[in-house]
Amino acid sequence: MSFRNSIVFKLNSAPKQHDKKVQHVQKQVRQWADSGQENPMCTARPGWMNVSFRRGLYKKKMWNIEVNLIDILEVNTEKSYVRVEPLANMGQITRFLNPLGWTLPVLPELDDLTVGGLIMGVGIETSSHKFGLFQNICLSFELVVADGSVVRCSKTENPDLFYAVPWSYGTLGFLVSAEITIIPAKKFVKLQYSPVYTAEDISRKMEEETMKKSGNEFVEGLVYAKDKAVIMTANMTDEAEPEKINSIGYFWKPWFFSHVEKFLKTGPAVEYIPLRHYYHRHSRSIFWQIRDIIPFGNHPLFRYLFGWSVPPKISLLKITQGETVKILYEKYQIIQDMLVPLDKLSESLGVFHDELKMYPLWLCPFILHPNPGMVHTSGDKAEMYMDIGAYGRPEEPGYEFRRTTRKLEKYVRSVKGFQMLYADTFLTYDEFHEMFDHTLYDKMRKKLNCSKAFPEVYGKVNRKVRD
Ligand SMILES: NC(=O)C1=CN([C@@H]2O[C@H](COP(=O)(O)OP(=O)(O)OC[C@H]3O[C@@H](n4cnc5c(N)ncnc54)[C@H](OP(=O)(O)O)[C@@H]3O)[C@@H](O)[C@H]2O)C=CC1
Ligand SMILES: CC(C)=CCC[C@@H](C)[C@H]1CC[C@H]2C3=C(CC[C@]12C)[C@@]1(C)CC[C@H](O)C[C@@H]1CC3
Repeated sequence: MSFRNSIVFKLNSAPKQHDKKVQHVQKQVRQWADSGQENPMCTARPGWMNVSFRRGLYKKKMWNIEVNLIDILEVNTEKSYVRVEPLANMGQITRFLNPLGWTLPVLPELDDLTVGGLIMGVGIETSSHKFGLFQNICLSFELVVADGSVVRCSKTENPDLFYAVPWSYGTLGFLVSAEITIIPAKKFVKLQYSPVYTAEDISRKMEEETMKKSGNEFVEGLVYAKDKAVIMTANMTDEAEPEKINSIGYFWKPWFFSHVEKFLKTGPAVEYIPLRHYYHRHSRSIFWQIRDIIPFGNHPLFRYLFGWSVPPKISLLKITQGETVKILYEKYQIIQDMLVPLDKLSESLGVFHDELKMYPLWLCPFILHPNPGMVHTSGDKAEMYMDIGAYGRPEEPGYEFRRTTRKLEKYVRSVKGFQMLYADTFLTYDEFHEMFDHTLYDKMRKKLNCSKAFPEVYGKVNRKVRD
């Protein structure tokens, strides 16, 4: 099944009864148009139509909707993959695929994250303990390389390039398309919130749920204090108990991390979350960063009146932050994701507590494979790792941006962990090479003559070199 680049719907025209899919998309599009929310997949232009009614003639508003599918090149349900352009973002993909009954096995949670950024950098989500990182669900890439030619790579075709691409941050070529595995989607996730109240229980429960033989489809932890966390496990389902359905994604709903914190007081609970609402649960509050941007944003009055305007576009915040905001962010904030072996979780949480005293922390387990490339296990077996995400204002009095980041980096290296490179890194050239295996990357840089066209990855991501 493949799609044209765009479909134009006239929403007041009678839906074609035979085409359930078109009807479904029509219904969704009508809801988006009526909600007045921005939708990157479609442009809605209001028009007026004369309608004759018993009392006379009146004009009825109708929508001409153009659904833009330009970033999604092909959906192949027989072979279970979707072929996309790198600018397709997660919000577009779920909006498009989920109503068709399909989804990506790993769906990073912020709407604006792009396929290109997640492949060239790294992508992770709460299903990563099962499916691995975003790169692990990719089947092939097409790149424009240094000599201007287009090269396709997969596990069987140019495999060296295929394995060298993730974590290369655009320094081997420009990604122009990717084929990504899709799996069947269900309507809801059944989400179990389990509060825990001791430091030992946080790591014990996280490890237990991650490694469970019966298998949770999604596992996530939000740590609210040294000894308090809510561990969330979830599975997709088509059946839901109606009184337990919670559509957390609506703009008037409380921020997700605040909603979850409530369960520390009320105890364990189960909710059914519509699938797309679950995927993008951290989008509206940008995890918890929105607290520092709009401190009163979770007040019900603000949510009901202005919630629709949140979140501001991250890309807009990035380009509009002036030098002063940047300096203030550096002085008072830390944004880091550190990937550590699962069996070091308890120790790592202790280190994060000593260095930052900052909560919530995000916990997201993932399976790391021994395949070639920049990031892999040290042995020949897959190993379970944990992403510890720290986004916010540390309260540790001794916190100092550079010194503390260096300490965390040192600890992470000591446990054979990795630092996500979208964040500031202060690793020296040697430390960087110790953390990230450059064997295949260097080979591909040489083979593809990259040095004349692209900087080295260290130069591109490292703070000291960039400044
Ligand atoms: N849950 C998760 O996994 C989350 C992940 N992130 C991080 O955010 C990043 C994704 O954000 P996003 O805004 O989408 O990406 P960015 O635009 O920040 O791009 C990330 C990197 O990928 C490179 N890149 C992007 N597209 C291409 C392409 N088509 N060809 C070659 N290189 C490319 C960029 O190069 P250049 O700078 O030259 O454009 C940049 O180095 C990821 O790296 C990820 O680690 C953030 C939040 C959540
Ligand atoms: C889940 C994973 C792996 C990472 C999540 C990281 C995000 C929380 C951050 C990635 C880029 C960050 C930026 C900001 C907030 C936190 C992130 C979205 C800002 C919007 C904060 C306000 C500044 O003025 C601009 C920042 C841009 C980057």
